[in-house]
Amino acid sequence: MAPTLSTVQFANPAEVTEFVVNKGNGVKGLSETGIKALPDQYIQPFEERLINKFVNETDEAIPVIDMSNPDEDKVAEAICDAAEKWGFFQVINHGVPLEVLDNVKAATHRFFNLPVEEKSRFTKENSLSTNVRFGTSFSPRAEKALEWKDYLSLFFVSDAEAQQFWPDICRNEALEYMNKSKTMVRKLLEYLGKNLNVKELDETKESLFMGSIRVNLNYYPICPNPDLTVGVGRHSDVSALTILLQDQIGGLHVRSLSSGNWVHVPPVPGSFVINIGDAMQIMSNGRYKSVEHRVLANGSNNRISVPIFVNPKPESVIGPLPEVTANGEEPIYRDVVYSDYVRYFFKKAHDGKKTVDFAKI
Ligand SMILES: COc1cc(/C=C/C(=O)SCCNC(=O)CCNC(=O)[C@H](O)C(C)(C)COP(=O)(O)OP(=O)(O)OC[C@H]2O[C@@H](n3cnc4c(N)ncnc43)[C@H](O)[C@@H]2OP(=O)(O)O)ccc1O
Ligand SMILES: O=C(O)CCC(=O)C(=O)O
Ligand SMILES: [Fe+2]
Repeated sequence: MAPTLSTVQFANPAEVTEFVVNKGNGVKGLSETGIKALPDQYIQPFEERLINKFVNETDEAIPVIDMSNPDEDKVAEAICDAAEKWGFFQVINHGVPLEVLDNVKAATHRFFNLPVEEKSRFTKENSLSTNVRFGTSFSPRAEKALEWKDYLSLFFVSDAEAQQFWPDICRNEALEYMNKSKTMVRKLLEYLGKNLNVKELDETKESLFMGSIRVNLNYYPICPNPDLTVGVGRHSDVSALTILLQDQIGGLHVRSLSSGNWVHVPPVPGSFVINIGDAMQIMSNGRYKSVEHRVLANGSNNRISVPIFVNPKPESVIGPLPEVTANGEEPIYRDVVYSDYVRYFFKKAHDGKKTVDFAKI
């Protein structure tokens, strides 16, 4: 059981950090103490909180694409068009069984409902594998203001590794979710590749586009002053492609490339939210866009989401694809080792689209 208000008192911000970050209670534990005011270290700078000013003032919406007939040309066209103009879209009738999605959502709730002693077995300090990490916020040691989110991050190496090290309570559901999504992921990458003159998803291209996979389980508990903080700050993903399952609560916002407005991504039952990541932006030489997005904190509901980050292999060298520059197009990115890129992303706080500067020429 989480400690309650009567048993937990915080004399100063350092005690909050100790409780949330170091003791592994997370913001879920903090929320469940019944805390009435947002601790100071979660208060975001004013400009990061101005989201409502630019939300819902337009009719803009990210495309929702029906994949019932995935071999129709118009499906491929809609996907590539959305990847260029929005960097984000939702897919419905994608072929991943709804039961698999329900199971991984239930498993996410089961994991975060574990007692702190159980979840803490998977913190960076305690985890028996570097590929399994339970944490809070994004990069607490680098952040001036913390984010109102806990997560479990599962980097897939092999079935045997997952059997040994992933938490029992969600392992099979997370693996099933990852495996059953692969056909859809391959289809999406085939479309995106063809439009870049990549003829087929052969072994080399598969390794570049989907050579490593990370599944995160995200938990955003009820927040006492949601207007003062964020669930996740402005960032783009460092993946090639992210596929995200969200529950019915809402709160994800995407920056429109055409207007600069923040546009809400409404939950569509049974759908996936798909977004282009930095690695794909780099490999497409900027044709496909990895777009800033953020998550609002919520004052009345707990929320979960389950992204699958589809990435190059850590040791891959990524840069504009030869198929893209063959026609004489100037590369705007240099070649970088993917794990160097990801390490750079993780060592700083969320900062919008700045990570991609690491690879700019
Ligand atoms: C968590 O909230 C997030 C996450 C995101 C993620 C968006 C993505 O697109 S994730 C996809 C990233 N790609 C991959 O994971 C594939 C390639 N992986 C690698 O190359 C390596 O595994 C590595 C990520 C580079 C880590 O390598 P290594 O140097 O061996 O490992 P560490 O020393 O443990 O990590 C370095 C540094 O990064 C921090 N970190 C590592 N993994 C995570 C993680 N899963 N979540 C959060 N932070 C992580 C770690 O804390 C280390 O820093 P220290 O200061 O602790 O030393 C988007 C938005 C979010 O809010
Ligand atoms: O929870 C969400 O809706 C988005 C989370 C996200 O952007 C991420 O984990 O990279
Ligand atoms: Fe993201």
